[in-house]
Amino acid sequence: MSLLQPIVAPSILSADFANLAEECKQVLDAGADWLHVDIMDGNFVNNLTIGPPVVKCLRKHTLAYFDCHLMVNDPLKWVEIFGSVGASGYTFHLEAIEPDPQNWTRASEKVVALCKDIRLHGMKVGISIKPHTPWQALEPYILAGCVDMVLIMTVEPGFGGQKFIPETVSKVVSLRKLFPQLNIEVDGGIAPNTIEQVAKAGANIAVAGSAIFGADDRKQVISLLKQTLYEGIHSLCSE
Ligand SMILES: O=C(CO)[C@@H](O)[C@H](O)COP(=O)(O)O
Ligand SMILES: [Fe+2]
Repeated sequence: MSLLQPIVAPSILSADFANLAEECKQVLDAGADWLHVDIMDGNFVNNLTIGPPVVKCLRKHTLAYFDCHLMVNDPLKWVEIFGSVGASGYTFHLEAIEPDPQNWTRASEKVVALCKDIRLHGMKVGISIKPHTPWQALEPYILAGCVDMVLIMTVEPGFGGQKFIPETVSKVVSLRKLFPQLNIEVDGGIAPNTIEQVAKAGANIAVAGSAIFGADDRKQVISLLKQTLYEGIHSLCSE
């Protein structure tokens, strides 16, 4: 019996920002489990999005899980403020703290300290990797029990609406083989035509921005993504 839950997290980056609270309510009413909040600082990635004031305002409208994805150069700097405005999960990029691939085989003290700080501020810990970072870079932190979730980017971080990179799927397969109960999230280009491959590979959490907010029937897309994740979890359990 698996403890893994299928989770669909619409990325609000593709929502109508002028109508954000209503957009969030609509996808939650349509069956979304989490809201994925992309925070970009214009340095780690070449784009600027939203920050703590928006999270704080949204928190007044919903008790939903805010899955915050920090695409920032200095993730240590923002832990306290995101904890205080109501973020539920704080996922940072390993490359922002440990940019040197030579160091990816052992646990970095800085990363471990950041993970502890996130928990101290009441949030769940996620570590994300870009498409060119090997999955093995995450292993020391999973083994040390530092993370609640890993996020495998299936596009280069920075923008919504990009094309899914199929070469990233093998990382999900490798992680799932080693860690049957790990929460594995995928993000970027996830849509009805790509969900099956990530679900079969072992992802149980799917972020989707343009595929959900751009759909005529958002409820139908959310149910399809969730059902496919569910089937993936159960097919892996029965192997
Ligand atoms: O983190 C990111 C992009 O950097 C994502 O969360 C995107 O916002 C997902 O959008 P789609 O690819 O699903 O449109
Ligand atoms: Fe994201």
